[in-house]
Amino acid sequence: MKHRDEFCQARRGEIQLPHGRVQTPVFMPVGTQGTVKALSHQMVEDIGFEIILGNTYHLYLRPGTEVIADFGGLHEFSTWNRNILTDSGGFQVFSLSPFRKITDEGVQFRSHIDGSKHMLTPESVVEIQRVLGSDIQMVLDVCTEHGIDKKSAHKALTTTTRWAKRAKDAWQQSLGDYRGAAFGIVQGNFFEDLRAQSAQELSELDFPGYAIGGLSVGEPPEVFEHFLHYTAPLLPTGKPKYVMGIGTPDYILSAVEAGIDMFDCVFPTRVARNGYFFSRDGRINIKNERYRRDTQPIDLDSPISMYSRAYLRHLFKAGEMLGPMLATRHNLWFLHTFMTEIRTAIEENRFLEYKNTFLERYGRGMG
Ligand SMILES: CCCSCc1cc(N)cc2c(=O)[nH]c(N)nc12
Repeated sequence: MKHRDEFCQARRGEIQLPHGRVQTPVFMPVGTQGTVKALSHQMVEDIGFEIILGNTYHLYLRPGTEVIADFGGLHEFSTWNRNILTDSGGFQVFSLSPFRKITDEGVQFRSHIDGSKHMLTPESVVEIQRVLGSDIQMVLDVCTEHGIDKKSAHKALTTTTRWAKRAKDAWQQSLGDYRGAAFGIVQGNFFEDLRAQSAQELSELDFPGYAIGGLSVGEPPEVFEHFLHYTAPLLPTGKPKYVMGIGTPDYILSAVEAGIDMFDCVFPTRVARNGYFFSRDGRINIKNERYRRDTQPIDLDSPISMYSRAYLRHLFKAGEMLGPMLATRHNLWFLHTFMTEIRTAIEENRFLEYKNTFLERYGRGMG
């Protein structure tokens, strides 16, 4: 179902995956090491999430693919029985590994844990994600930073396309008992012609779904907005569209308007561990003195509404583990509720009204 306004591409959808259906647009919490930090999987399921993220790089290094294989995959190992999307590992190599080298074959790197040498290739990453049992696996790509030169961006794009072809073949050969989807990742940095080239080359490979990579890598908000809205319509319309690494209400609303179906980000859970609570009036830094004797909850509808802001502030000031646990539960509830409201607004053809009303209050807030 698509929103009527001529420029608005917001759409409702449903993705059928091996571990059940996923309603879209959807925000996907990140569970890097087989857990959404500070919450049990049961708590994440109780909030209502149908899919979470895992991370090939981290799980490959620790506990190791063979350990997870012993259990039959990440679902059985972690007891999460809904869908899992796993990132391919390339992005994490560039953001975590103290040494890495890109070759035609793949990416060589040293573990950030013990310095041991490793190599990820398009084929090995497909195999690792098959063993994990990923319901959606991301192919190995080369994500580049904001500000690099066009020649470097083009080299990364062409490597990404070559690797995507190899990954598609390996993924098709992996199918059997394993029924997970593989998504291509569009790169091209912040050059329109390179974005168009990457989208065209990957579209020809006919993946089940597509991600826009290389955004939310430190670029200014207006640059993010431009390249999100430039790239989104270049992706195949009839397949899921995923923007990697966004998880704030303003960015999500903009991406939904551009026709994006899926989002992920560590931001909501990471800031929760530092005492930042999402609210309809903006983000609340609970450590602020103004909440020291505040008897009100963060939000009357929140699953943590039985706790006052004063008590939550105390937990963070005292370094109590319960603080991050409650803040994470609240922020994920907030985002899940937010996405449910977005889906309903699209169904009722009032998404733009919802977006403007939400941002007017959220941006005006104290948070
Ligand atoms: C578990 C984390 C998933 S999203 C990580 C991520 C985040 C951002 N911002 C960009 C990219 C990208 O371009 N490629 C890949 N594989 N991943 C990216």
